[in-house]
Amino acid sequence: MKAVHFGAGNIGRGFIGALLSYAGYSVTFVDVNEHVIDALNKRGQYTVTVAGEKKETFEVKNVEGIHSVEGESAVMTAVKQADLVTTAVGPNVLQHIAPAIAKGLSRRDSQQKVNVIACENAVRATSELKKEIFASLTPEEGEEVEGIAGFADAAVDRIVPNVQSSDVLAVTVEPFYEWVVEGSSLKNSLGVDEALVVDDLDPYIERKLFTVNTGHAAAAYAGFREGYKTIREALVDDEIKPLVRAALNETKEVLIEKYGFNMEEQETYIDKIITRFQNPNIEDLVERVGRGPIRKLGAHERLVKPACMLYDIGKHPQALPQTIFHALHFHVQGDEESERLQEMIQTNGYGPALAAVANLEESHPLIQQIEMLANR
Ligand SMILES: NC(=O)c1ccc[n+]([C@@H]2O[C@H](COP(=O)([O-])OP(=O)(O)OC[C@H]3O[C@@H](n4cnc5c(N)ncnc54)[C@H](O)[C@@H]3O)[C@@H](O)[C@H]2O)c1
Ligand SMILES: O=P(O)(O)OC[C@@H](O)[C@@H](O)[C@H](O)[C@H](O)CO
Repeated sequence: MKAVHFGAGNIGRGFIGALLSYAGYSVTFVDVNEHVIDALNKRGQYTVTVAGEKKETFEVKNVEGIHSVEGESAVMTAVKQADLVTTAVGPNVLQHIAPAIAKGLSRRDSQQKVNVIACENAVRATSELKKEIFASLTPEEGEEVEGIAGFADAAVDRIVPNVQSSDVLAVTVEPFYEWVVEGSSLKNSLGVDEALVVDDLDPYIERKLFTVNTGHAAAAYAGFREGYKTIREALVDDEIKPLVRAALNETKEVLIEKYGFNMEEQETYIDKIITRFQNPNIEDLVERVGRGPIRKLGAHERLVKPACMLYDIGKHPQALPQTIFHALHFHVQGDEESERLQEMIQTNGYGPALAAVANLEESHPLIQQIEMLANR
């Protein structure tokens, strides 16, 4: 079985690539980072460190790389021959890789089926990728591709921090992992025992995004403002850990209301996630977890969406708006979104800047609450 995976970064190497290789796939990584691609081709394998109570390492074998720009025709050939195409490049990059995937898919043998799965932190990222792919195809090509390619949405959960190492391929992961894939869209069997194949992804992806990622963001943005370097350090703070829990109690209400999750189960899920954030064997920087604040403050994202859902049912969230206000202070040199956000705030103020990135009217109660926090 052949897989092509776009994005040989943390989650690409540390989770999806490793899982696929273990399941028997040969994995071709496609990335813009030539150092990573050269190292993959030179060594054909890399080491993953699992940071549990005991550190364990294992080798991921049967891997190679293609540079996405220089190797454009090789990318097309790899996609043409693949049984599975996966991505972990970041939701905003999907539009840039879609044309290459489209070219490869449209040149396939019409009998040979393929699955395409975007493993990004976003609701229905594969569906977004599919739209971008089809925008590059003629109607005839689109019809052919529809017949052979299964576009399955997925939720992906494993904390994979940035590691400082002289080995460009080294990656450290937490022991926990979960890959949930919507089965109804698959065109053939995935062949990965560790994947949880479900009928309806919505409850899984929203529960993951609005618990793991909301809690993570709450710790990162409050931690950044207090000058902490890592998520674990932030969670030692007397005010930050209660804020994270309060934010997760607010999203818990939304999840129970929308999906009927059991209260106790959700509380156990929250406890487990906070324990994962505090893993003493992982050094996860607030800068990584807070990266891309404009994306994270989007209307369908981990902070604004659950807050708006609460207002919609007549509730008045406090911890989510507080976290959103912290997010509006996130400013890291080199994080282009954080720099752009600060410029918007300087020009227009907190409320209008949030209204613009979250696509809300300035009269929305969330914007009013942010204005109140700003004027305190
Ligand atoms: N790290 C985690 O803990 C984690 C966990 C779950 C989900 N995710 C999601 O996985 C995705 C990737 O996150 P990550 O942490 O691995 O980020 P990362 O920055 O470590 O990896 C992204 C990779 O994509 C590559 N890339 C960028 N543009 C590209 C292009 N045009 N073509 C090919 N490759 C390109 C980058 O060079 C990089 O190697 C994101 O959507 C993230 O939300 C991350
Ligand atoms: O990847 P992002 O930028 O959407 O979010 C940062 C972290 O919250 C995220 O990478 C988590 O580590 C991951 O989602 C855990 O499964």
